[in-house]
Amino acid sequence: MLKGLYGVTDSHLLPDDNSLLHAAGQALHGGMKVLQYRDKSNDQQKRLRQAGALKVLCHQHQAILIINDDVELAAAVEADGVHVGQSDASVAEARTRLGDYAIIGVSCGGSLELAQQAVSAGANYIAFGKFFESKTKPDAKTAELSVLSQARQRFDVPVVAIGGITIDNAFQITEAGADMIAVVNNLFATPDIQLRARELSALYQ
Ligand SMILES: Cc1ncc(COP(=O)(O)OP(=O)(O)O)c(N)n1
Ligand SMILES: Cc1nc(C(=O)O)sc1CCOP(=O)(O)O
Repeated sequence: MLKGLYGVTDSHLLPDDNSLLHAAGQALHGGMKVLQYRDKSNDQQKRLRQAGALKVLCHQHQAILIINDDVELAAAVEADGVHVGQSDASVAEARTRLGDYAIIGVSCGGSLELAQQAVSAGANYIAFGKFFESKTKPDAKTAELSVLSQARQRFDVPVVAIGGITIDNAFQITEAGADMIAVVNNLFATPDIQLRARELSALYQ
């Protein structure tokens, strides 16, 4: 089962190509296993260029690139997969477009029922959150830590945790059974991204 650090980029934090690629490179050197390209802008040219460059970089490090929300962008850059929320494309739609080998992750909030639906539809991982106050997405609903251990026992796909995870609270998440910790701010807004990636990855060694 895939385990470790799952970095999520944020277009406000890493607005240009240089900052994005530098930050991603540092996190990959620090041991990040999965990178999600999360860009909320409408600049399609920029999104295509950045996602394509990230794919090359991730594959140089034997890491996985996931595209947030946008199945067509994932197809265009031949990313490893896509992450969809409850109001995005369905797992079935993403699977039809991206094929059998694509990695499809689904946001389940704090709900085991949504997780069951996602797994039954063929999701390759399920994500729960938020667990702590999040600077990136302050309005996300809070999930109970216990959902992680319950999901770990019930499902055979990796359980990903997201939302306010930092180097100081991440052990609560790993102890609860999450296979991957998904982090934006505490990874990409730190002065030494490579060191932070190494510290967060060490929780799985
Ligand atoms: C790993 C992971 N988990 C949850 C989310 C949230 O996805 P979504 O519900 O689609 O919300 P936005 O990211 O689009 O704001 C995620 N991106 N990654
Ligand atoms: C993108 C996202 N989704 C969440 C959810 O709960 O579904 S929380 C979140 C933001 C995570 O960023 P940070 O690590 O800075 O808190």
